[in-house]
Amino acid sequence: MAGYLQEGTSAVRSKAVTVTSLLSMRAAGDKISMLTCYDASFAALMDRCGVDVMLVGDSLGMVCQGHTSTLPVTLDDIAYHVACVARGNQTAFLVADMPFGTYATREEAYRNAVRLMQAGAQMVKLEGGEWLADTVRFLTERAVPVCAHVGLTPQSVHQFGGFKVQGKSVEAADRLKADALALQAAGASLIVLEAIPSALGKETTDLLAIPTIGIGAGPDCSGQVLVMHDMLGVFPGRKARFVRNFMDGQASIEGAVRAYIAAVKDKSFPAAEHCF
Ligand SMILES: Nc1nc(=O)c2c([nH]1)NC[C@@H]1CN(c3ccc(C(=O)N[C@@H](CCC(=O)O)C(=O)O)cc3)CN21
Ligand SMILES: CC(C)C(=O)C(=O)O
Ligand SMILES: [Mg+2]
Repeated sequence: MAGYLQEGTSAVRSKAVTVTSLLSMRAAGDKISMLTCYDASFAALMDRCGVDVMLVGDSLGMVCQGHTSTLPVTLDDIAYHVACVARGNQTAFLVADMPFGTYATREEAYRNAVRLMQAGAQMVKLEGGEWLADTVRFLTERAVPVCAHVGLTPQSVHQFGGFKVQGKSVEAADRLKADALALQAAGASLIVLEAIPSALGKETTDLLAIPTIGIGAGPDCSGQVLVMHDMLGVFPGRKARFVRNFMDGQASIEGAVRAYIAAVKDKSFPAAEHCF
């Protein structure tokens, strides 16, 4: 797994993060730190800082490619960035987003997930609720670990009418909890909760046995994720409420990444101002 970028660096971890160690972290109450990552140099940096999970997110369509949504991102795009990140990473757990339109059927999902796993991903992430359960089972039965993603699922932006907070009504909250349970039962081993009320983030986390990773889902999730460009303050677009610029008070990118990890671990991030 080690690549040429590791020369002269010292890792904070001797053992690689796995799906098993993430489950142990949840059980122990140790918060999981996750960041998006899109290239080898940032992967090497995040790895030596001790980020637990790196996500090659389809947010790359917005932060790298300049699109206004994640919909134009292709499987080739994600596979390319996964290969780049995998070369720079040594010990973090590597998750890849399945792009819009690449998991409409379970067979198509499996074929496309295989490409991302062969590019170096250790898990794939899919957006959706109970309707995806058959697909999640099909993938996990075939040794493709799955991260589910519910709440504000950005690939549904045109169905939602914008990037809007989800799960606000009692019915929507009940629906989201039922979705999360169905996805866990189908074999998902991680789940991202995006832009939902903090109380729903806590209730969903308490209902599940698998770790929950929040982004605008309150402080009670098992871990937190942010888009790298947001936490470094370099994304020029509108800032979501859940974003904190960790470059504030730091002299280097490495300092900002270490500050983010520390704030997730000591539970000072997210604060009330980042929550819904
Ligand atoms: N740079 C970046 N950061 C992200 O977190 C991100 C991306 N890009 N691209 C893909 C999606 C899009 N995301 C977004 C984008 C905007 C909001 C946002 O502005 N939300 C409003 C909520 C509006 C409401 O009240 O319903 C907010 O105030 O935070 C949320 C998530 C999350 N993902
Ligand atoms: C924000 C995270 C969860 C994501 O899906 C992405 O970066 O694409
Ligand atoms: Mg995504």
